[in-house]
Amino acid sequence: MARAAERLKLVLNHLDRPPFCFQASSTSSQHVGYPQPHSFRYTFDNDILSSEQRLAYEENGFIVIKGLVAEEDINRFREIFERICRREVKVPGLVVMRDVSIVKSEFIPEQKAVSKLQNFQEEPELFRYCSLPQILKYVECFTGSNIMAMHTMLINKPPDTGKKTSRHPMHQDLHYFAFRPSDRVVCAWTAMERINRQNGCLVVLPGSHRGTLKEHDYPEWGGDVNKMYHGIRDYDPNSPRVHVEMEKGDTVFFHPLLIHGSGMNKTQGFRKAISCHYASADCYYIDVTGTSQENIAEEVKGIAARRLGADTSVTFQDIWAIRGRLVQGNRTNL
Ligand SMILES: CCCC(=O)SCCNC(=O)CCNC(=O)[C@H](O)C(C)(C)COP(=O)(O)OP(=O)(O)OC[C@H]1O[C@@H](n2cnc3c(N)ncnc32)[C@H](O)[C@@H]1OP(=O)(O)O
Ligand SMILES: Nc1ncnc2c1ncn2[C@@H]1O[C@H](COP(=O)(O)OP(=O)(O)OP(=O)(O)O)[C@@H](O)[C@H]1O
Ligand SMILES: O=C(O)CCC(=O)C(=O)O
Ligand SMILES: [Fe+2]
Ligand SMILES: [Mg+2]
Repeated sequence: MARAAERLKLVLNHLDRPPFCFQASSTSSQHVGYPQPHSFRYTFDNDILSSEQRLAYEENGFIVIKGLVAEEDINRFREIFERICRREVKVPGLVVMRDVSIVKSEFIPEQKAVSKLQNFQEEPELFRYCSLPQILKYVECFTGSNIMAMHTMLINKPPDTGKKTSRHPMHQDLHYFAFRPSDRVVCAWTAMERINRQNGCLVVLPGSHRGTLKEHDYPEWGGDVNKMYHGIRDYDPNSPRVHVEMEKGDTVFFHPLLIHGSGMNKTQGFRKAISCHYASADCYYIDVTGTSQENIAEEVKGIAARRLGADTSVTFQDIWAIRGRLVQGNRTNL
């Protein structure tokens, strides 16, 4: 392992900092000119990622593929989202979340009240996103060929009401997950419109995926914070960060230890993105008792108990096993 890391370092030293963004059309034919290391930690070679792209992910923990999802598909996701907001469609298991700043107000029309849909695995049109072949081709580079869709979201970041509650604190998604190993987990997050600093793009700390899972809790922002929006405890606001601005259809793939968040939405529009967290079906569940994840596990179990009735025998692992759906290969373990 140490020798593999040495070799990778040698290779990286030959390169300038790998770029973050790539065209959807770029293929492994662009290998030319880069030394081939003997082993990579975070990626597999399935002839989709070029060496340059693999090195970029190994070093930064994320990679943006431009133009990966067609406009027509995004428009279809948007239509079904609006129908769900109008309550024309009922979806089993779906969580419809409202921004904390408006949760107590009564007269807000539905589509302007929804800040996030979570767990849309039972809605065929939205779940189509998770099975798009061009997304799975990339996902396979990180997970291998048996692929589970574990967690689905459509984020509709509302215009900030002035209380800065539209921000998402800096966090690592692994904090929420009861499965490992983390290197076989990846998030695909697709911009459903142009997303920039004004409407609250993703903000990432490149290379932070090479660290460990940090302690998370509610940020002390001196106001309301959305339910379960935990942030890392020792966040240093001076860490070098990158604002990931994206066009409609661009897709970022990122590691679950990558520290990321998103800024305030200073526009009047609802900033939309759709995402899925994938894991290798060969991953295994872990018991988070006694770890830094115990706080989120307790919150999640509390909400599940309220929904399902007080069946306290449901574990954090069970909740993940119920949500997960096979999208490629065999359901070997998860
Ligand atoms: C990689 C993964 C990363 C992440 O997943 S990060 C973010 C994860 N966030 C979540 O998973 C949030 C999931 N949201 C939910 O489960 C629900 O929206 C939530 C918060 C339970 C509300 O469910 P509803 O069905 O709307 O229930 P309700 O209207 O009866 O409200 C129940 C109590 O919750 C409160 N609430 C609702 N939305 C909130 C919000 N955004 N922030 C803070 N508190 C909120 C609401 O005021 C109510 O409180 P109370 O019981 O009246 O004291
Ligand atoms: N003190 C803090 N603790 C944790 N996370 C923070 C803190 N301050 C900002 N963040 C997070 O940093 C990221 C960027 O937020 P911020 O509101 O600064 O947006 P921005 O995109 O830099 O916009 P602006 O141009 O207004 O600075 C978000 O994820 C935000 O939640
Ligand atoms: O603002 C966003 O879209 C990012 C949300 C996010 O990182 C999360 O829900 O885990
Ligand atoms: Fe996240
Ligand atoms: Mg800022």
